[in-house]
This record gives sequence, structure tokens and C-alpha cells, in this order.
Amino acid sequence: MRLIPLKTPETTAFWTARYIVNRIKQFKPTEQKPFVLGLPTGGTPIGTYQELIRLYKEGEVSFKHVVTFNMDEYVGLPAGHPESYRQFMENQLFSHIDLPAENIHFLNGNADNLDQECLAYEETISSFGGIELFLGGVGRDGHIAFNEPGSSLASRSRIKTLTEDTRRANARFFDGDITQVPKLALTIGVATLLDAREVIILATGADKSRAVHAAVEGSVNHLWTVSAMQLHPRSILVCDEAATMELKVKTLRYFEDIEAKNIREMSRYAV
Ligand SMILES: N[C@@H]1[C@@H](O)[C@H](O)[C@@H](COP(=O)(O)O)O[C@@H]1O
Repeated sequence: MRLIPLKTPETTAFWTARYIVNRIKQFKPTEQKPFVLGLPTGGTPIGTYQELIRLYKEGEVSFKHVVTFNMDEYVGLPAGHPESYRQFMENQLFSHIDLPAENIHFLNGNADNLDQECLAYEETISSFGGIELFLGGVGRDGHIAFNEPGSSLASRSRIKTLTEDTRRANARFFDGDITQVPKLALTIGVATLLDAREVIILATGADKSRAVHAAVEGSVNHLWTVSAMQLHPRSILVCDEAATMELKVKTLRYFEDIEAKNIREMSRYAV
């Protein structure tokens, strides 16, 4: 696992957006061979999305031959609800770039048969030959997508009950009212994430420092599903300074040393 320890949330966004753009360009996607990108919601990736939009507007990248799969969706929010993850993605990214509508994939939290919907999602991912790069965030209890503590590390897309902690954290998007936060969600599984050819997890802010410690220094553990990153041959955790606060000095120094070039390049952009 790589850990890129950067200074600020802005530099993590900057680094990650550039990394994604470089990957897309190296891949040289075509209509027949699109670049398959997994995407998260949450507050953390917003900066990365803004950078991706900027790079697109500057002509650095096109999303015409990119296919996206989002990680998760609430169950039961009406289509177009401002806090549905689909609407979030529309507002934060999709409506600003040239990604064709038919290339966008989401778990439908209003499907008649939710189990069937999850099975079909996994099949659609496979039909595209799997996900090239999966970007994710992390909950403060270490959950990835909605794989709450105790989720099987072999899990696939399915319905999950959200913990009180996650609902409380997400209440900030629902006027601070936890009763408005759905209790159920559809989510990709830990194994779905691990199947991607590359995984990048973003963690910013002191709130995420325990999750970062679990991911980097903890043992692989279903209570901190982010620790499953250790099982992936190509996983990258991108952190700001606050998110690394719970790491041992020795651990941090090690990663600062091996990522010195990346850190140096990004320090120019620190604000
Ligand atoms: N399902 C999402 C996760 O995918 C996200 O990583 C997490 C953290 O969100 P934030 O980035 O807002 O801290 O929130 C939700 O639970």
C-alpha cells in the first residue's frame, strides 16, 4: 500500500485529480475500450471533483470514453432528492464534464427488488471488464462505501443497515436532522472494491485519523473495513496532515521518505 502524506485537503485534491487524469490519458480510452472509474460521494472528494472539472475545462482530459460506477446509494430517497448520491454526483461533477449520461452507473435505491439490483450491478461491472480505478473516501469509523464495521471482507454489492454513527455524521447533509437520514443503503462490497485494478482512498481531517491508523498500522480487520486496502496489490491512501495524526512518527517518516518527490511537487500548491 502507498501512503501519500500531503499537507492540506487542497493538495490531496490536486494530487488525486492529476493522478486520475494521468491514468485516463495513459489508458487511451476509446468507445470500444472505455476507462472504467469507480466514484464516491461525501465531503472529502468534492475538492478532487472541482480539480477534475478544472482540468477538463482547460482541455487536459475528456470523459467521453469514461464509464463510471458509483459506490453506494441511499434506499428510498425519491429520484432527484437533493441528498441522493445520484443528485450529488450530478451537481458536483457530472453536469460539468463531457461524461455521456449513458456511461453513468448507479445502484438504484428505489428498485423493486433490491437484491436483484445489487446482483445486476455486479454483472454490469463485470460486463465492462471490471473497474480500472476505484476512488473512495472513508468514514470516521473506517467504513468504505457503506461497508460498516463488521462487514465481510468478501462482501459484494448488497443492502446494508447504516450505523447510528454514520447516520449522525451524514445528518449534516440533511439539515442536521438524523431522522431524515435513510436507515438503509445499497453499497458495493469490500470484495467489489478489491477487484478494481487500482484503489485510491482519500482521507482528510483529524476525524479520519483513527481510520488512517487502522488502515496503515492496524491488522486487516472487518471492524475497520478500510484495512482491506492492505490486501490490494495497488492501493493508495492520500492524506492531509490532520488525517495522519494517529500514525507513529516512524511510520509517517517512512512514507514521507519514499514519497518525497510527490510531497515536494505538491508543496508548491499548499495554501
Ligand atoms: N457512504 C459514504 C462514504 O462513501 C464516505 O466515504 C463517507 C465519508 O464521507 P465524508 O467524505 O463526507 O467524510 O460517508 C458516507 O458514509
